[in-house]
Amino acid sequence: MQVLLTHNTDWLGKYRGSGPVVLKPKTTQEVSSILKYCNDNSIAVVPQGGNTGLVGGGVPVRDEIVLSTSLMQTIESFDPVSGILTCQAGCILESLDGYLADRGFCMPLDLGAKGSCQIGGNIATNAGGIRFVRYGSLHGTVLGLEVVLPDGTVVDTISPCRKDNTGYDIKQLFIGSEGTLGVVTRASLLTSSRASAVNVALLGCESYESVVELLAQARGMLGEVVSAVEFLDDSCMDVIQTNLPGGTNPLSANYPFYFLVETSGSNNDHDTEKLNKYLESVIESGVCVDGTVAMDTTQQKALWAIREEISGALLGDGYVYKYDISLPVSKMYDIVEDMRKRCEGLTVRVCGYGHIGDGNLHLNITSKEYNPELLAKIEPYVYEYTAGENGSVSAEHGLGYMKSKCIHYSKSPAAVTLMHQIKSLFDPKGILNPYKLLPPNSANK
Ligand SMILES: O=C(O)CC[C@@H](O)C(=O)O
Ligand SMILES: [Zn+2]
Repeated sequence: MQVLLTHNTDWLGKYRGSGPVVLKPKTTQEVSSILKYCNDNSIAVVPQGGNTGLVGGGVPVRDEIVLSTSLMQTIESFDPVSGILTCQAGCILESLDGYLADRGFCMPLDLGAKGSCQIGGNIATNAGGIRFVRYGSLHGTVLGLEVVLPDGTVVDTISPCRKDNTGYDIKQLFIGSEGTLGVVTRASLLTSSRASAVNVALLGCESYESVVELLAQARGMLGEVVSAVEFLDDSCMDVIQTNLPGGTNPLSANYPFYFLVETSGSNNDHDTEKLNKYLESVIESGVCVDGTVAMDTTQQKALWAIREEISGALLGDGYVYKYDISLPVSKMYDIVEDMRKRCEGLTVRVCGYGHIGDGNLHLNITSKEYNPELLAKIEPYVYEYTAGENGSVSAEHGLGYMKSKCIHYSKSPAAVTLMHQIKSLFDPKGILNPYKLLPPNSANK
């Protein structure tokens, strides 16, 4: 029973279905047989990877069966000349990166949940993460996919080649489709040479304007060696210090904002010189008021942990309302300040952090327990605000169940209609991951 409960409940403990069965196929053929049977018998199916999603996309809403890819963990091939890796969907992201590290390469994707998320789930949600700023989205680094359609048909676009301009690029439709069009069973990805020189610095600053300036100067002065740029506010540092056992601020004092910059390259002297010049410049101009540079990989991991563990540490406050939005970088923090005023007296904290290099804000609001009055203050306001800035209501986490009715804030009616048509074409009986990504299809009926 515990196994069923685990597969029916999302990582946040916010969404819980009552799927009566969890199936764990090992091969594409088994996935195909399962889907064909379910399609023939109109049984709804939720594809599930590592179940680390944040929008309730990977767990049943009602009694859908769970199709877990967790036993599909074979790394099939790696070409050290082209850097192309081919593997099954259930491979854990961190294991793939470890496999590549032994061969001098790295995954083009890295995120806090790397220890349990699976590459098939990453692809299905088009996960972003901290290396997006360097390697771009999975739409560029996934070279081929093998996908099983709801009727059991296997569509194989796996290729050992980087370039392929033959016809419609079908695989793109499955990247970010959140398991609503087909089940990803295998993938080939373009990996990158692993950097031999990595530097990580955490800087403190007095204002959000300074954070934006630190980003602009990092782009200008560090250029091609920048591999990650992240930010967090004082409330995030506080949650690390308060809720995380042993969580400390490595700087000499607390500041309103923190900026984390990582460089990765192949020549340590070159990168260090660039980083030092950058640090001198931002300290001299007063944009940065304090900072620390990690001296070894242990210290680098400790600096990264501050950023990566915010999400988990926030759970210690009680209930978390999560928003993952794209906004113009210079105005990105306004909504955090706005929400603080709007929700005054109802929250434990309102904090902002995220992938500043990608214009992606994680606005997280916490309260001791779930409070509908607070939720009504946040939604739909936060979505309307984002739409008003032409932003995206889901920058990297997907729409899942949480935002399945919110797509119109970021996509036009014509685009949504087309999406419904694509869904009907691939999944005419609607058995795959129902209630997710798209709102009910009334417009086309
Ligand atoms: O929990 C969140 O809101 C963000 C999680 C993740 O995307 C991150 O960047 O840490
Ligand atoms: Zn993120």
